[in-house]
Amino acid sequence: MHIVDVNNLVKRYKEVVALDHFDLHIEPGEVFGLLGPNGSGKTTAINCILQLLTYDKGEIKLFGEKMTPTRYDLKRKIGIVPQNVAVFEELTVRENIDYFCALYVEDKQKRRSLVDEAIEFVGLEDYTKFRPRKLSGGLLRRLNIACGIAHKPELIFFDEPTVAVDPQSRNSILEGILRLNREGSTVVYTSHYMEEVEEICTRIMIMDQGHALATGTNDELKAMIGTGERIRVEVNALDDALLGTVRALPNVLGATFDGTALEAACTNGTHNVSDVLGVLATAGVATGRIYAEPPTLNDVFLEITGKALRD
Ligand SMILES: Nc1ncnc2c1ncn2[C@@H]1O[C@H](COP(=O)(O)OP(=O)(O)OP(=O)(O)O)[C@@H](O)[C@H]1O
Repeated sequence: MHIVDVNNLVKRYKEVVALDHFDLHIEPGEVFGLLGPNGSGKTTAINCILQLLTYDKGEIKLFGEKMTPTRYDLKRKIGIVPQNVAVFEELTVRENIDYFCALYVEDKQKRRSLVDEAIEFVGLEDYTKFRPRKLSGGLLRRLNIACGIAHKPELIFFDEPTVAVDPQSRNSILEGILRLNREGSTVVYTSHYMEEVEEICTRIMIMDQGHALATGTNDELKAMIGTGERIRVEVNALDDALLGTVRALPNVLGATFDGTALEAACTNGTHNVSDVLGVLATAGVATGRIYAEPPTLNDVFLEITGKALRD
C-alpha cells in the first residue's frame, strides 16, 4: 500500500497550471524528497494533498483511503511543518506546542508528556517561556517543527524547513528529520537545495513547472543521464576555437568557459581529465586548479530541462 497515492492531479490558479497531471506514490518508511526550483509546484502539491487547497482534477489517497477535507481520522495521523512559520505571537513556546498538539490529542495528561518530548526533540528546553518574537530565525523554525510533530504523526510533511536558517540549526533540523524517520514516521520533504535532498532522502522526485520529471534514488537519478563526470579547470583565457576542440572530444557532452574556468560535462570514462588537459597543453594554455567530480542532481535537472536548478 502507498502511504501517499496521488494520481492525475491538476491544479490551476487562473491561467497558471501549477500542477499538470501530477502523480506521486510514496511508500511507508520513506524520506521522500520533492526537489524543484521556486515555483515548480511543491507547496501546491502538498497543500492539495492535505486538502488545504481545492484542485481541478485528480485523486488523492492517504494511508490507502480517499482524502477529503473532513477526514479528521486521517488528518490526526499527519503532521505539517509549513514553509512559513505559523505560530501565535501571544503564546509562549510551550503554549504554542500545546495548542497545536491539542488539535489532535484531547487528554491533558498525555499531551503534557508529548509537549515535553517535542520540546526536548527540537532542543528548546531553555526557551519554553519565551514568546516567538524573542527567538532567532533558527529557533523559530524549531518551534514550527515542534508544533507540527508533537502529536507523533505517522506521516510528516516538511515544506522547505531550512530556508533562511543558520548552518547549525539546519544540521539539527536534518538530523531531527532522520530521527523522526528512524522512530517510524514517513517523511515528505520539499526543498530547492539539492545537497539536503541528497543527504537525507531515500527517493527523490525532480519537479519543474508542475510536472514530475524523474523519480528515483539519488544514484538512480544520476544513472539516468549521460553525464558521468564534471571537470573544472581554472584557466585565464580560452578562445572559441579551443572551446570547440574540447567540445569535439569523444567523451565530452558539453563545455563552457565562464571567464575563470573551463567546465566540461563528460561521459563516464577513465581518460576524461587527461584528454581535456591534453588539448589545453597542446595549445600552450596554462592551467590552475583542476577538479573532477561525479554528477550532481543539478546535472540531472540541467540535462532534463536545459536549465540549472539554481540560477
Ligand atoms: N495563490 C496563488 N495564486 C496564483 N498563483 C499561485 C498561487 N500560489 C502559487 N502560484 C503559482 O503556482 C506555481 C507553483 O507554485 P508553488 O508555490 O506551488 O511552487 P513551489 O515549488 O512550492 O515554490 P516555492 O518554493 O517558491 O514555494 C507558481 O507558478 C506560482 O507562481
